[in-house]
Amino acid sequence: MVVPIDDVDPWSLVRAVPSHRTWRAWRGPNGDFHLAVGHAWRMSTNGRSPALDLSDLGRMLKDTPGQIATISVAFDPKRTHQKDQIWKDFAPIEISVPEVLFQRVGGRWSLTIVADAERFETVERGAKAIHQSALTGTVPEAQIEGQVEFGTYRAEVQRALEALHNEDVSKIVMARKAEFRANSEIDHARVLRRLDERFPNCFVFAHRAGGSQSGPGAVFLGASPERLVACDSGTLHTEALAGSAGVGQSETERSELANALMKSEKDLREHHHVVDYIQEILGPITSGFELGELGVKSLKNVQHLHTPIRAKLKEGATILDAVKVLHPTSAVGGSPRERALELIAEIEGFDRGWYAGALGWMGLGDSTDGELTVAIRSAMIRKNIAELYAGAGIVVGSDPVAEDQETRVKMRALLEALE
Ligand SMILES: C=C(O[C@H]1C=CC=C(C(=O)O)[C@@H]1O)C(=O)O
Repeated sequence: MVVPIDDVDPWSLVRAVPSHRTWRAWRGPNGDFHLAVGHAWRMSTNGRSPALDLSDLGRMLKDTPGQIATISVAFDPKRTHQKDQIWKDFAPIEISVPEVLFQRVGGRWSLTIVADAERFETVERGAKAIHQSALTGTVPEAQIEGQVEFGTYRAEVQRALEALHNEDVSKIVMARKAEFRANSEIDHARVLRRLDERFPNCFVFAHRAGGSQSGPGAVFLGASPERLVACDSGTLHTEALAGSAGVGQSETERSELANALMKSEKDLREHHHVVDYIQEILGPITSGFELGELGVKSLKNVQHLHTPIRAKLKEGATILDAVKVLHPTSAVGGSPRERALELIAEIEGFDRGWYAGALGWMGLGDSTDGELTVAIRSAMIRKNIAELYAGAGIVVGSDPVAEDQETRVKMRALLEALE
């Protein structure tokens, strides 16, 4: 059942979901928003069961009732969830058709409910209560204070550089984790509202898992500039995003840094690795590969080299086929992919979990559309603690001090939204 509903503030809606329920929220750069609550249908791996085949699932899901399915794939589903308890409620792969779906598409709000006859009334009542409470509720503005602990990074970059010299790898993306400890509980809706305002051209995403009657579960959230893939009436859109620079103190400095980035040999080399890799990997499922113009994607705190890419999805292929081949891209893993993933697991002292994973949605029924982001610039929030993640592409010539700085700058976006 799909019904139009009154316009509502998306983050008040997120805040109004009862604390024992799981939800997934998404705001795309085009302004479309969805909040998916609960599961009418769910498929997930727990890390021990054999990997789900995304291609098979894509085809199976076509006949499932509902508007969309939400998709969540950890950075490295085969290896994740071994070191950190923090990811225990976030399955390495999860695909879900929500029981309740609030959507704002092209500025119009609607509510979709997928439930069998027995549950329908209860679910509908719950959905209307969320909407009603959001219409009258507010998201708090109060600032919070806290301390951040960045942890080590330069030694890990050094180890990656040694591997680049000694082995047959040309790029490894090294990530770090920082801990922000606030003096009071962190309000996820407030953080999301701030990310939404500060990063209009990014994907803002959040997922709450593992809630129970005794308290809410952790929330994984972020604002990512990177689109993994979008499908729009059979056309596949993706992009290469790698190679970074700061923004300086003024508009002039911002454009000087962007110009220098367009000429930086190290950054161009890193960027071209990503472009080549995407072209090679998309071959079997697409035709008519087209590279857009290389440019700079300029965000509030950082700028990146950016190349848009377009291709035609071959007959019968779905967005999940594209996720299967593209993820994890060399902008977050490295190249060659498998060896880079092994080295990341060896060198980084933590589980990436869903950081740098693939998060998004796909249309059901006749729709072949969908979109996923690469979940970078993200954090896991539980009570008053936020674990923040950021990484940088390491290639021959990378400087550990500069990479340390770059990852701190990337984390600033979230820190500013948290405080
Ligand atoms: C891995 C991250 O960024 C990637 C995306 C864009 C630019 C990157 C870079 O310049 O290193 C990274 O490859 C991150 O932000 O955690």
